[in-house]
Amino acid sequence: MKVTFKDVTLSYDGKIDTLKHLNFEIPDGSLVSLLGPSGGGKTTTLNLISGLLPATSGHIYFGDEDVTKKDALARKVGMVFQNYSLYPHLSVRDNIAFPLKMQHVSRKERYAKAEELAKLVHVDDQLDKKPGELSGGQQQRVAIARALAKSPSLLLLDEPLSNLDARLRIEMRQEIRRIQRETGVTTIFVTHDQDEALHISDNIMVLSFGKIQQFSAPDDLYERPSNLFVAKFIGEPVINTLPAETLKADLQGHVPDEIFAKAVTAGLRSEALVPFDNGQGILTTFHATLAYKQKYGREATAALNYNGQTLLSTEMAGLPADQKEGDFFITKAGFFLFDEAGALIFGGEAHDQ
Ligand SMILES: Nc1ncnc2c1ncn2[C@@H]1O[C@H](COP(=O)(O)OP(=O)(O)OP(=O)(O)O)[C@@H](O)[C@H]1O
Repeated sequence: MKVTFKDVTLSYDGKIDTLKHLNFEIPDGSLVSLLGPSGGGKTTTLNLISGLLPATSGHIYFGDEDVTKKDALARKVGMVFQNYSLYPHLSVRDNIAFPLKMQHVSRKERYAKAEELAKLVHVDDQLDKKPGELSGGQQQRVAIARALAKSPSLLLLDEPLSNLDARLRIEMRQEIRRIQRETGVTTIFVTHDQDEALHISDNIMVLSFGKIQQFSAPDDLYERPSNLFVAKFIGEPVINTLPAETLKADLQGHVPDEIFAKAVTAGLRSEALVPFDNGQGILTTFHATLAYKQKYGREATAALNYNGQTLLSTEMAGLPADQKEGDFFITKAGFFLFDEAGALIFGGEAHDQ
């Protein structure tokens, strides 16, 4: 089911807008993550989609139907929460079948559906157990199966993996992707973990300060951040930022003057600072001294002092150990300029190899 928001605003208290004029379209059959810092508006957006919260203004559509005034039950969404919310006294079979029991579906039919869903989420050998006898990952599988029991229009997952340990999180995020592909149900997933969002999603909506900072494919967020917030939020290590003015001499002739005149902040990914022309498309060269270099296995991080700024590079492994300064290169990919408002004004285009 396609989901469309048209100019949706939400205010909890009638004074401050927590979500401000959201406009977006989630394509039918896709998996979209809502990603952003705490308090950015992820859960609020999810609750507007489910109908648990009414929009203050604007319109919400499921397909072509305006569901703005419809409650959660009428929207027929399946929800999965961080704490699973399974019924402890019911078996796995009865937990999965529970929503169908509420709809007075016959026992035979609902158990058949429960078994089919248990197979889909790989808990078909646990059907007679109680939730307390299952691991966290298995409980989350049961919660997903239960949410799918009513053949929902959408599957909404609110931080479903945050109670799991690191290994299980990776396993379960792959599982969610698999289950989503197999069922084709449009799925919306809230997380504050960028790694999770980047691995699982067709598209990612970055929400901060109640606004959509960017809504695009995972690679685009990293390679073409639409503003300084997204450039700093996505990527590890955090992108180097420095006043654009610091780079003026080295950018002259490489960035159009009229663009540079508006540039306030430069962003340089750590892999965009390289010791040699690596054939990846060089933007310019710069002279810097080496503050330190640390090696971890095959990787190395170096800090370069450049015009009073410190720049982190992850590409200096091949540099001779005794080299203390030199002329280095900035690649076109991973170099950005932002204006006073933080909007991207240079970089991020598809670069020639
Ligand atoms: N029931 C509520 N009443 C009033 N304000 C609320 C309510 N729920 C959330 N807020 C506020 O709305 C803003 C957005 O909250 P929301 O929970 O949507 O953010 P989030 O991105 O999901 O954060 P987190 O990652 O911490 O869950 C926050 O400033 C929060 O304090």
